[in-house]
Amino acid sequence: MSKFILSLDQGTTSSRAILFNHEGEIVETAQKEFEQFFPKPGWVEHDANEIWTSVLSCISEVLRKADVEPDQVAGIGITNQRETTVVWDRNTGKPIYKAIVWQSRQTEGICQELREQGHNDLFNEKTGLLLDPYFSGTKVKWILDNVEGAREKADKGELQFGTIDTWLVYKLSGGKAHVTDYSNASRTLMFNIYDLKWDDELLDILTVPKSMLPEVRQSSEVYANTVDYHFFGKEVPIAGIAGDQQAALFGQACFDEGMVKNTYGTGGFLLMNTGKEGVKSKNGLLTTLAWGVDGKVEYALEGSIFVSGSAIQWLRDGLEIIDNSPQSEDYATNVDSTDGVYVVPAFVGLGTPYWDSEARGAVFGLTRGTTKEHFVRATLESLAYQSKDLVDAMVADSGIDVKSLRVDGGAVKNNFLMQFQSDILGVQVDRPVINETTALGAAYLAGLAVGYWNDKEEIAKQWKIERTFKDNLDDNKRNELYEGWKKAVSATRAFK
Ligand SMILES: Nc1ncnc2c1ncn2[C@@H]1O[C@H](COP(=O)(O)OP(=O)(O)O)[C@@H](O)[C@H]1O
Ligand SMILES: O=P(O)(O)OC[C@H](O)CO
Repeated sequence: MSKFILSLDQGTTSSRAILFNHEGEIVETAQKEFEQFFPKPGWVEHDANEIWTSVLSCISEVLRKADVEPDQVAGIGITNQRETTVVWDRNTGKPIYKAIVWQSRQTEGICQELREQGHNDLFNEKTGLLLDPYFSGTKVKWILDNVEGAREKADKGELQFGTIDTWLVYKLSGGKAHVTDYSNASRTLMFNIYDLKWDDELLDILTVPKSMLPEVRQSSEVYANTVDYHFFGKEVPIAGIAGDQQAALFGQACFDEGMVKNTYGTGGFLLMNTGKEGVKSKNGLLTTLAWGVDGKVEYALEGSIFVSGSAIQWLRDGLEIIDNSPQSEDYATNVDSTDGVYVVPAFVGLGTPYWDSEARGAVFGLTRGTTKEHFVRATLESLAYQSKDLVDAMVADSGIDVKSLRVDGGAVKNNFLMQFQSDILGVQVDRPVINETTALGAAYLAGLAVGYWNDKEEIAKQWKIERTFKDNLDDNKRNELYEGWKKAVSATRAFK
């Protein structure tokens, strides 16, 4: 009887369940979108119960479509949108507020206050992060401060906090397990990435009781079994957890120091494996835990872009100037250039390297001759310019030259974008056969824990290139274009 690994990829805009076989190939997938709530400008929330039901429906759909019995699932890997914060009642298991999404800016006031009190360096030294609303810590504080009765309940030990991985394991295990892994814990602003412990001093500053926090475990081990009714009478081991960007680094087999992957999903994320050492950034990158495997943790340097593929969603759903995402490529290739147009999609501020919460989106260089082709092309190019900002910061911090970029995420299907990325970086872009590297990474982590795969060497052999994009632009043109982008970003930031 063939066995498979089931990977659950809980992303910002949709949940996916993917079955992988022993060759690391996709056997079947199921995907479900869920509602995005924007209660105030800059705020983004999800319904944690809807996330859970979307995951459950993907599980049953993928098993049904693949005609796979639950006892053919050797293990489950979970990967998730990171930082998104859920707080629920320990006794009822019910969330006490919506999930506050990583993109949400509602804790800017709290962050500003903490920065004014001079706490930024302390948080940065211990967590590798910055006092920005992006991370979970101030989101937990916001819920405790703003939801009626929450603070009292938390003080009595009646509330539990979790990122989405924690929430899903809690639900899958019937409320038995309250756990997370190193990669997710390292995104909370509450976890000391060098001591590998929740940090009392930071918790004190954030006024978050330790009793709310999950147990932090490795990224590859059996945490719990599913309760049988979700799997039609079969318990399955939940054996891998990693935040989606770290999972993608694993799925891209970036196991050696200096290896880099870049993801173009809702947001954009460039990660470099820095091995056993956490490299401290001078250029606005984050130091983060890549994973804990075989009793050891490894670190990564990360650049985070808040709006990447979601800028293309905005063209489709907000401006309605394209009917679907692939059409953006047709428009972009209908013109030779943007004719000097730059779009800076700072819809929820700017992340690495600017960390400017207050910036908002802008468009420059419009003329009477500007067409929607120019506009769409400029929006696509902004994904590549933002990635160039990250690569430059990465090279400056690590001293390691990026020779090729392993890419993944929804927008890498766009050949124009991939070619422009290579052109503007002057670096080769490698698109792998399996684009679902996030889900694959979580599958690998789970598979390693249950003996489905033996070791990382076996996994590294499965990574294969589907297409390589080589740069085809002279240095002068490249510099001129990038200078224009930098001017556009400065002007965007000046407009407040
Ligand atoms: N052909 C395309 N060209 C440009 N962007 C695309 C294309 N196809 C999908 N996208 C973008 O990719 C994003 C989805 O990527 P995905 O990795 O599935 O996201 P997430 O995991 O963040 O939910 C969407 O924002 C969408 O606009
Ligand atoms: O849902 P994604 O793929 O855009 O990823 C979100 C990130 O994990 C946020 O840090």
